[in-house]
Amino acid sequence: LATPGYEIHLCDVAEEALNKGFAGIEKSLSRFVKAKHLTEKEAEEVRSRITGFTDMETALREVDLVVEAAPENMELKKQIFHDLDRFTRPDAILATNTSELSVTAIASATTRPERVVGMHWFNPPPVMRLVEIVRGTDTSQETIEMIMQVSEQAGKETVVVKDVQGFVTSRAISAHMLECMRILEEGVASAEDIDKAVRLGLNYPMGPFELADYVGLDTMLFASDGMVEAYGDRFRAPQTLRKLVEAGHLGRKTGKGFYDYTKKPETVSAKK
Ligand SMILES: CCCCCCC[C@H](O)CC(=O)SCCNC(=O)CCNC(=O)[C@H](O)C(C)(C)COP(=O)([O-])OP(=O)([O-])OC[C@H]1O[C@@H](n2cnc3c(N)ncnc32)[C@H](O)[C@@H]1OP(=O)([O-])[O-]
Ligand SMILES: NC(=O)c1ccc[n+]([C@@H]2O[C@H](COP(=O)([O-])OP(=O)(O)OC[C@H]3O[C@@H](n4cnc5c(N)ncnc54)[C@H](O)[C@@H]3O)[C@@H](O)[C@H]2O)c1
Repeated sequence: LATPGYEIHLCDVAEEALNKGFAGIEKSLSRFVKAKHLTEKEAEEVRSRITGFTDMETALREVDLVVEAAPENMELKKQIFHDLDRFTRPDAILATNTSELSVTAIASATTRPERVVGMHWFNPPPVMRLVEIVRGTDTSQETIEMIMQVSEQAGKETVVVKDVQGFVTSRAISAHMLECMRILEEGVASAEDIDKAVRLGLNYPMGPFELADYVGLDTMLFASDGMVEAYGDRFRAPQTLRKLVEAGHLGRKTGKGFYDYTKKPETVSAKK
């Protein structure tokens, strides 16, 4: 959102987490410069529009739009939205990047449910073309249109969907990824070969295990647990996923998940 010209307040709980966020932004900007999508001067202007904060109250003063992207946990999101409601101007729009939780339930923690909306981005957000906009029970049409406009300014296409658990995209991708984990557990093929089969045979840009490590296994597990509540066993997380999370192997962000990223890059994925 800094690229099309918005002034961004990036807020996280601690300096270390904030620095990780800035490092991610830096990596993306340098890829855009290398690919000549941005000049070095434009990248510098983007950087200058992003200010980091660890104090939420200060960060939120005078903002028009908040996009919350904290871990996928309803109690945490409700607590954050309660604070967003207290610290922002009454006319500010409060969006959540939740992958599958009820936007309506998150909105219930505020006094302005008509200004609460799902703004679901995809990883990597600077590249992926969609923003899935989720209309909660009380979300106003004005709020939906504001999010459509902002998304389009960021070069994204949009779809507006109903507030059901998992919306469109998380239901669809979970069904695929969880089934591939069951295929692995049945010993039908290795993770490398399932990834290769899905990439080359089905033409997905990433295989399910590469993608799971990229998304983050904790986020996947939170999402699948949430969807079990709504849809039952078809979204139940296979033990393989649960054990990796219990062991703290969360994918790329911790260096290990279905693959080991501490090894030489060519042994990390089946990508050829
Ligand atoms: C069980 C419950 C599960 C629920 C899960 C929840 C999920 C969640 O809510 C939603 C999701 O995100 S779902 C997940 C949704 N996500 C997916 O499904 C992702 C699937 N994967 C993909 O679409 C592709 O593999 C990528 C686009 C990641 C890389 O593309 P590739 O062709 O394999 O490799 P390439 O050639 O290296 O890169 C191509 C171009 O992209 C550029 N670039 C890359 N990263 C960048 C960054 N961070 N910044 C800037 N730029 C970046 C790169 O520079 C290059 O630009 P150029 O101008 O052409 O030189
Ligand atoms: N990972 C993905 O590919 C992806 C894609 C789309 C949507 N999402 C959604 O985005 C959200 C974040 O997912 P993630 O995978 O990036 O999680 P993550 O755990 O990797 O990152 C969460 C961030 O939130 C910060 N945080 C924790 N508590 C906070 C608080 N109280 N206030 C502010 N920040 C806080 C953490 O320090 C961390 O930087 C989830 O709702 C997830 O479902 C994730």
